[in-house]
Amino acid sequence: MSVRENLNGAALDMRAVGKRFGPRTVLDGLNLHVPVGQFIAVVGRSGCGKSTLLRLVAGLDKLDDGELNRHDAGQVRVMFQDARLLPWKTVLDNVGLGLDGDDRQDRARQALDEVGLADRGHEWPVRLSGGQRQRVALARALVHRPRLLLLDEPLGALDALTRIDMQQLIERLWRQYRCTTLLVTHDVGEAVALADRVVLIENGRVGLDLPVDLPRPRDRADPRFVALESRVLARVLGQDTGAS
Ligand SMILES: Nc1ncnc2c1ncn2[C@@H]1O[C@H](COP(=O)(O)OP(=O)(O)OP(=O)(O)O)[C@@H](O)[C@H]1O
Repeated sequence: MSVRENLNGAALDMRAVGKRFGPRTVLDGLNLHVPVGQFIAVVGRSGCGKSTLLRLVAGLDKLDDGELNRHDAGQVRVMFQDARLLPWKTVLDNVGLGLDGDDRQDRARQALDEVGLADRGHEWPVRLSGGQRQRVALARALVHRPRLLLLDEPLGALDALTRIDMQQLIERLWRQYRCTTLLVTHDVGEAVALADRVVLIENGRVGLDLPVDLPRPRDRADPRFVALESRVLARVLGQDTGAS
């Protein structure tokens, strides 16, 4: 088992990765290769190991078997379902956390502007809505210009309309920065709307790896969108008949 930083052009390369918690095998022989700049959505049944996969990639947990190649930890940023902002720091200081240099305030301000919160930098996080807090968390991740962005169900706690706004924001910023992105989501529609590839985790490995070759921004009413969404959903629910 090893984590290395020799990527040969890929952003992430996982080979025969295994992960156990005590007697429970969560990931078993998982292979995943992600070219630089791709947007991958990771879906699957609750408990299938999506967050475990992300934690391994983030370096927050250790693999038991196999090999994982990725950028060094400083070039990887993670965003979770809860924004995890420091309540005793202003919004701007939360975004600027960990930045060095005289221009750190300017960079934090620019990042806040990019997520549509230029005028809220002086506020305490508690004064923001859940959606706004997630925008701040996104700004805090992007201000470092990561090469790999890991999103663990970042929109899971938001209402449907805020969620769609945030999906549009994530897509816009991804198109702007082209930073390789892994999004864990329960929402198959969200996966098909945002990702270049939808990867389904099943029995500890990649059970389905489906390219989404549709123009952006995606039209959810497009019959090709609906067909892809149904196909993934059927597979998640274990009802795939094998027909494509
Ligand atoms: N630190 C841990 N110790 C023990 N078991 C763990 C630990 N982390 C995860 N697990 C177990 O590993 C399995 C996969 O968990 P994981 O959180 O990766 O699933 P998931 O697909 O992200 O689930 P969900 O969609 O419900 O968030 C679960 O059975 C979980 O209980």
